Amino acid sequence: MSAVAVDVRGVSRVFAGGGVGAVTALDDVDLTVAAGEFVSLIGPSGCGKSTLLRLVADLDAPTSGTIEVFGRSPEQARLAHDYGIAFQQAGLLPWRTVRANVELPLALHGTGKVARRARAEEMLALVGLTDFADHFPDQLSGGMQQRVAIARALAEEPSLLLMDEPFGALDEMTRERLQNELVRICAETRAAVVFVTHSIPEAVFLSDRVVVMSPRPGRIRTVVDVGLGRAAGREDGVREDTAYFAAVTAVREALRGGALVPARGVDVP
Ligand SMILES: Nc1ncnc2c1ncn2[C@@H]1O[C@H](COP(=O)(O)OP(=O)(O)OP(=O)(O)O)[C@@H](O)[C@H]1O
Repeated sequence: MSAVAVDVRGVSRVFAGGGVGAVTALDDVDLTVAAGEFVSLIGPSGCGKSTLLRLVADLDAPTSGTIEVFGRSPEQARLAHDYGIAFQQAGLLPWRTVRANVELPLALHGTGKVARRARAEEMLALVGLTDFADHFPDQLSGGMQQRVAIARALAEEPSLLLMDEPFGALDEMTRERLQNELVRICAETRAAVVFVTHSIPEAVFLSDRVVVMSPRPGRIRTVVDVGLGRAAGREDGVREDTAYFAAVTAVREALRGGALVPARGVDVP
């Protein structure tokens, strides 16, 4: 499999305005995410973070430019189940048990009953919800529902996870706990992650690199190399490190408006 998980080249997305003027959501964006790498997208509201993620997920198409996911088109990657998706609303089916929610993508893609049951058990153990397999989503807390959504996204062993503010609605303590779990899960599965967030500390703690976007039209302003060692396997104590605070400051300053740095040529580790 390609060593590059996501390759975005010269991508623009212009939405026709429907009488109120066209909106350039993304303008000439280049981004490369290596296999196994954790990259966060951060930037002011409306700068095109979700649009970029949706393009990678084949939920939308660029106006110009190209996107490859493990060397294939986003559509081919979707059909090959190369990636899993977890968005802010957990998106669980309320009439299905936790286990049945996790099994759903496997069932849709024809995995047999025994194999998908085994896989769901494995994923629920990974996110610490074995005891809640027979519960229904509305019997779980918001954080637990998020963990189910992550288990579901991981069920097909994707090499890439696309996450759009998955922890946005959670309290700070739950959020930090889920961040720790996500780091552990990434270390175990070696999945690459593209993660949209509004939280600078969250982006820094989770990521190998933080991509800072400029206000509309969305461009990549700069890419901050977090410099805390590999993101996968990072310990909670990193949050106390001087290097962690330095990276938080670097991202904050970039958000406040440094010079635009072209993303082309960003290194793939
Ligand atoms: N389907 C659409 N039709 C028209 N305009 C759209 C559509 N989707 C997004 N946009 C516009 O594109 C721009 C970028 O939106 P996007 O949702 O990608 O931003 P974002 O950075 O994810 O914002 P937020 O942080 O608030 O979630 C916005 O101006 C938005 O109004």
